[in-house]
Amino acid sequence: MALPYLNLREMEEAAAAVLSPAALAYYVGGANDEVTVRANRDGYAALKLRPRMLVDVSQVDVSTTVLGMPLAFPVGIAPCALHGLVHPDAEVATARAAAGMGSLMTLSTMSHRSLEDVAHAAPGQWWFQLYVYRDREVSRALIQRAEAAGAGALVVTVDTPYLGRREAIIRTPVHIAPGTVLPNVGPRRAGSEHLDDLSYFDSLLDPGLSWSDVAWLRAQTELPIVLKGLLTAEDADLAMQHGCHVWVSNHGGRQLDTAVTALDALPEIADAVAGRAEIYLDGGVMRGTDVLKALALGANAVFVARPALYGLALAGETGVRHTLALLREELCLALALCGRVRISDLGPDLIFRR
Ligand SMILES: Cc1cc2nc3c(=O)[nH]c(=O)nc-3n(C[C@H](O)[C@H](O)[C@H](O)COP(=O)(O)O)c2cc1C
Ligand SMILES: CCCCC(=O)C(=O)O
Repeated sequence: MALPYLNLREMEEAAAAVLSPAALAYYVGGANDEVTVRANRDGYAALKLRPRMLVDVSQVDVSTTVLGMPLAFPVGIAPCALHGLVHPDAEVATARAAAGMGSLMTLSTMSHRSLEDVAHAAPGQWWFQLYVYRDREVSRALIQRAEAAGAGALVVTVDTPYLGRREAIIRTPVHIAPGTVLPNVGPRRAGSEHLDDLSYFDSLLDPGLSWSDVAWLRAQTELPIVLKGLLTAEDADLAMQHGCHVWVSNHGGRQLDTAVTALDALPEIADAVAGRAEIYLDGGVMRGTDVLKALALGANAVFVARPALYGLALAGETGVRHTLALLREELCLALALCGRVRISDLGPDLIFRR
């Protein structure tokens, strides 16, 4: 099925028309005044490219690797809770789309489908995102399941000691249907039989999480660990000291409003990391040129969250494929128009500085 959307913005508009008000509030919304939600996108437009001419670009190659895993192009899907709010195949459809395109999905802890189902749908092409629970035994069991099922990495989200204040979902809360089982969420505590809304998840998260827990996590698994939500060179340094890779993100503006954007934080982090670990980035990526800019400034790959959910809402697996295909095609064209042939040609000289 060919979908009519020419770009991710058109997909976003179309999805807004089909999502329930609560799902829309949950997906689109950010924290407080949503300054950071807007800044994430605006930051890309503000960077200007320095294209080179008269380079033979009759063949471009956008393939790469992340943690040794081959990717057809340097774009993956960031972890998002609750894909089942918009499509019955939920994370299985998203994972299939990503794997089918030579990309990868990061499965959220807060998923409708089990990590084993996703492993079956996308063997070798998925990572597992971990929210560390107050109950470390539940977290330890999840890590063991993820490792046994063949996750390529453990992505530990570290910017969410508490959920940010998302006013759109305070006004229009997400209600999770009674009887819904979320297979990675662990046993319910007494008095929490109903997964009514997100406050239940919030209560599972451990605000006491600290670097000593990262050392504990590092000892629990052989999997590569990626810390998601870092925004400073200082924390990137600590991540490396703990044997971890770095995912630069402000959580799509959903946590700390007015936090620095991942794109702005990237240069200091790339300097601190200096090639000793891999660096990923998310937040506001909507165009192939956005991908190009993040890679030029030092990211090994970028991830998209909302655009994948819009694809899922519009057309299930086909819709997620459409999201990824648009980004891949735009990236190939942008690379060629910049006079670059492959991903390894990208560096800071691509970005104009006044
Ligand atoms: C609906 C929704 C659910 C999310 N759920 C998770 C999650 O479960 N775990 C996580 O680490 N990040 C989660 N995120 C954050 C994304 O992984 C990502 O950091 C952020 O959305 C930025 O990407 P985007 O601008 O492409 O949406 C979620 C984001 C959205 C929009
Ligand atoms: C407690 C669920 C959190 C999911 C999440 O990370 C988000 O909505 O941004």
